[in-house]
Amino acid sequence: MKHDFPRKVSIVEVGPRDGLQNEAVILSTEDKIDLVNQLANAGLKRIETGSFVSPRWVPQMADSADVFAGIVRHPGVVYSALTPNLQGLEAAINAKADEVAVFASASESFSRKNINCSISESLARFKPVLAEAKNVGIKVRGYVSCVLGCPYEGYVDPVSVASVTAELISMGCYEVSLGDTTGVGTPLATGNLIEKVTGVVPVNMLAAHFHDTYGQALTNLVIALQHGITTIDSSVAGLGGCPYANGAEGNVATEDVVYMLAGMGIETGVNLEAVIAAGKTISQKLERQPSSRVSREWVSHAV
Ligand SMILES: CC(C)(COP(=O)([O-])OP(=O)([O-])OC[C@H]1O[C@@H](n2cnc3c(N)ncnc32)[C@H](O)[C@@H]1OP(=O)([O-])[O-])[C@@H](O)C(=O)NCCC(=O)NCCSC(=O)C[C@@](C)(O)CC(=O)[O-]
Repeated sequence: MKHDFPRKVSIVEVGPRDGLQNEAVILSTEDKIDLVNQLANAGLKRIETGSFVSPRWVPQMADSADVFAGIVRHPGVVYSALTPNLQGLEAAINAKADEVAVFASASESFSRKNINCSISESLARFKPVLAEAKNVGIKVRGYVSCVLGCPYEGYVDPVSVASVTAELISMGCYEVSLGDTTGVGTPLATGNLIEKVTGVVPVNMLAAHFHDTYGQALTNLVIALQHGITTIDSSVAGLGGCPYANGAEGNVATEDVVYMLAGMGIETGVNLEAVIAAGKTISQKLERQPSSRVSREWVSHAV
């Protein structure tokens, strides 16, 4: 394990996709566009803008093409989308997504609940997606869900996570994001997981995607940073959850990650006050408080 921290971290903002996909109230397309624009204005350089999945499975993402069509594209910002199959990739290409992501699981039960097929079927389904994406020059990210536990199976063997991760990289994903889908991970388990995965995949091809259900996400991120991971997924206002994982609360909040990293002297290029403002706007539309503690305290200091 490395003990020194990186000087820079790249944040992948997943709020407009992972953050919103589980919301029962369907937000207007304009509100989603406004959110993406505010996040880009806050300095976020990688924004997961939508998802080209079945609208029957995830109704909130049904207007992703319109969201892509309506955003103001900032130079240097990568606007990405989830694509579970070729149909999704085609839609993402039409929407001019800069990057796409395929998503697998380390747990068989979650794979079936989430994308209606086994892990090996999902990997076989991703092969033509990767081939076509390469053909048209679009980079593909991979996700592995349930890396520290599964809502249906409980314990997940880190060896399975390492194996699915290695498979995604060998198929052509340039990066794999390790998803603690239900936020059950704790620091030692996180360290052990990353050690297993980095036994088969270079650490600079990994990202940490931690949900904060049990309040462990920031601590686990410090462990990930110590192990050399420099790409962190987070969601503005701590929005989030997976419709096919009961108990998957919000992702770690972007505001909290930016605050923590700034305090550690690690550069992100993100303006904390601007991201807090974006979080407050979207939370107001969803009629709730941001789950970000930094955002809540920032408000009380300002009053
Ligand atoms: C994968 C499928 C499509 C399989 O679903 P299926 O029912 O097995 O698929 P199918 O091929 O039999 O098609 C059924 C219908 O879906 C349509 N369809 C098929 N593909 C598409 C598409 N791309 N876009 C739009 N429509 C599509 C297709 O056209 C057809 O329509 P019909 O003829 O019945 O009207 C479905 O299970 C699905 O969409 N699942 C998505 C689930 C999802 O989005 N989950 C959340 C994201 S994963 C996550 O959040 C975890 C992550 C990434 O954040 C990391 C972490 O935290 O762990």
